[in-house]
Amino acid sequence: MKDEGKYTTIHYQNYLEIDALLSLQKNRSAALGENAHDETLFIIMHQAYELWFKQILTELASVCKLFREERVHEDNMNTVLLRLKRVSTIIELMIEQIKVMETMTPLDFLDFRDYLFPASGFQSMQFRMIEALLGLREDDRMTYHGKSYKIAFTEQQQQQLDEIEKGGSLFELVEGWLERTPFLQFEGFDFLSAYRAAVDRMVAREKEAINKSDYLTDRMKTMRTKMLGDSSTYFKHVLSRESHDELVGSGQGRLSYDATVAALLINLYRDKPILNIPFNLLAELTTIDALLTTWRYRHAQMVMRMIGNKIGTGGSSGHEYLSQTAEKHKIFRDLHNISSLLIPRSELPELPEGVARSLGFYYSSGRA
Ligand code: HEM
Ligand SMILES: N[C@@H](CC(=O)c1ccccc1NC=O)C(=O)O
Repeated sequence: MKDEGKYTTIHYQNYLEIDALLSLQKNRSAALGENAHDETLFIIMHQAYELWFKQILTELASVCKLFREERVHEDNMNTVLLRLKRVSTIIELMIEQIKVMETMTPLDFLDFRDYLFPASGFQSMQFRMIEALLGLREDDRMTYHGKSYKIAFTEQQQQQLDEIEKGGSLFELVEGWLERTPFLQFEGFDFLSAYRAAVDRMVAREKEAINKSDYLTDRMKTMRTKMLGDSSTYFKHVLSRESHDELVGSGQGRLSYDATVAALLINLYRDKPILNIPFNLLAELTTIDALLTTWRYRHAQMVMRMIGNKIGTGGSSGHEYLSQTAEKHKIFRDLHNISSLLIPRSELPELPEGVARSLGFYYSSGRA
């Protein structure tokens, strides 16, 4: 029978291939000159990161696959959420792990740095795959001496990255899912008109608060009122498809109009039971983005501590390049921007009863 061997005994050492694993730390300093004590730490740190990258990629690939299976779509959402939570927990650990790297002093790093040239983190394929799978596109990246970041990789690896960038990243899958959300069509309820009125009420109240202030001078009041904006300034993009599309066309946004309105609705009405999971999903994506940004900053900060303003072994400007990637390589910026479109609960347009009922739990709808 095929199952017979299923429960044969196995030893820890064999199951986890410990011998193979522990044979992989080979100090170049020892091979080419004098062994540098801290190089072992340097190698283990990177190998541990690559293992976590592998786990993150496993989770992201499975999440993308679940998003593509339209038939059982909604049933998959909880699994998607749990796996994305796992990704953010791993990134939290990756951030913490930088501390261990920082137990190496800059002088100790110099004992073996020369042996590393011209290798660098630029050449981590798994890191690039994580970025691409989340949705970072070539055009959104910092340029590397005017050349593509892909030049660090073999032709086959470049094709792999091209494939991901062509479509099917998590960003695009989430965008498609948002566009298909059924509650975009509220029967007989014009959400956007009600929202516009609510925005104007909110802004009017904020203006009143500014003008009534005992602490602000008249000049400050005028300035703040001007800066405040209203439904004819930055809110106007979500109120008009044309205006939103112009913004996207000029590269100031990426998420489609329908997806943006859906994300706004999910955030505003997140307490309706049916929207709980969609809300948590969007929140998790912004968490992953923020954590990855924090990792980039922490890495850049560590680089400043280790090599100051020296150029990197990979040929970049080093710290300067890395700190710029932290701001530029954000992926779910549009989801963070939803916060600037929110209005207080007290201003929230009331949903017609039929809509409110269909967003509640089935068993509380009176139909059970
Ligand atoms: C002493 C410790 C480290 C130093 C001084 C350092 C330095 C640098 C520098 C200068 C760069 C820019 C590329 C270049 O010109 O060389 C870079 C990129 C990178 N490093 Fe490190 N690094 C360190 C540790 C790590 C660790 C532990 C990881 C974990 C995998 C890592 C991952 C990366 C990645 C993924 C990039 C590419 C970032 C991007 O292009 O967005 N580095 N590193
Ligand atoms: N780029 C670093 C060297 C370095 O950190 C590194 C070298 C080889 C393999 C991985 C590395 N880690 C991250 O960039 C430097 O310029 O010192």
